[in-house]
Amino acid sequence: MTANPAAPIDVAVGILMKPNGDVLLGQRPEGKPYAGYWEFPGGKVERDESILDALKREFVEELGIEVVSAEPWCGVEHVYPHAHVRLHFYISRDWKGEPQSLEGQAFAWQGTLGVEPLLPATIPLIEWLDRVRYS
Ligand SMILES: Nc1nc2c([nH]c(=O)n2[C@H]2C[C@H](O)[C@@H](COP(=O)(O)OP(=O)(O)OP(=O)(O)O)O2)c(=O)[nH]1
Repeated sequence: MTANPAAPIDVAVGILMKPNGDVLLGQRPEGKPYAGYWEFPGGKVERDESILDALKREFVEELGIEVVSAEPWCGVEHVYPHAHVRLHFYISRDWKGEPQSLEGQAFAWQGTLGVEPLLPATIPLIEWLDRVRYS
């Protein structure tokens, strides 16, 4: 077995949660690895940027939403053929604006998850999330 020499890439991921437990998912656009797969909105953290700042920037860029506050929830590390990612998941219940498809992506509010496929590293999160959102 050989070690993966690629340094992990930090990714900020946000779970917008409505009071009824619904969460927002987006579909990865054409041209990206895993196009058509569903994910929680977010993206790579840039150099000299905090994870929370990256999260806020991605939500403005992708969905036109201002995340007012968000709490760190959990971290997942995953090695894909295209990248080794370190995902930092945040939950936000406080944001301003309605999601707009600024990058042409589909998105959907989901209670019981009805969209698929999900990105492989995100699948285990769904079960963990159910414990949080319906508690
Ligand atoms: N946003 C998001 N990314 C996820 C999730 N699960 C998961 O494995 N990822 C992975 C897929 C990608 O390898 C990486 C996110 O990178 P990305 O390419 O979408 O980021 P970006 O929007 O900054 O992209 P770009 O500027 O390079 O086009 O994290 C998830 O639930 N949400």
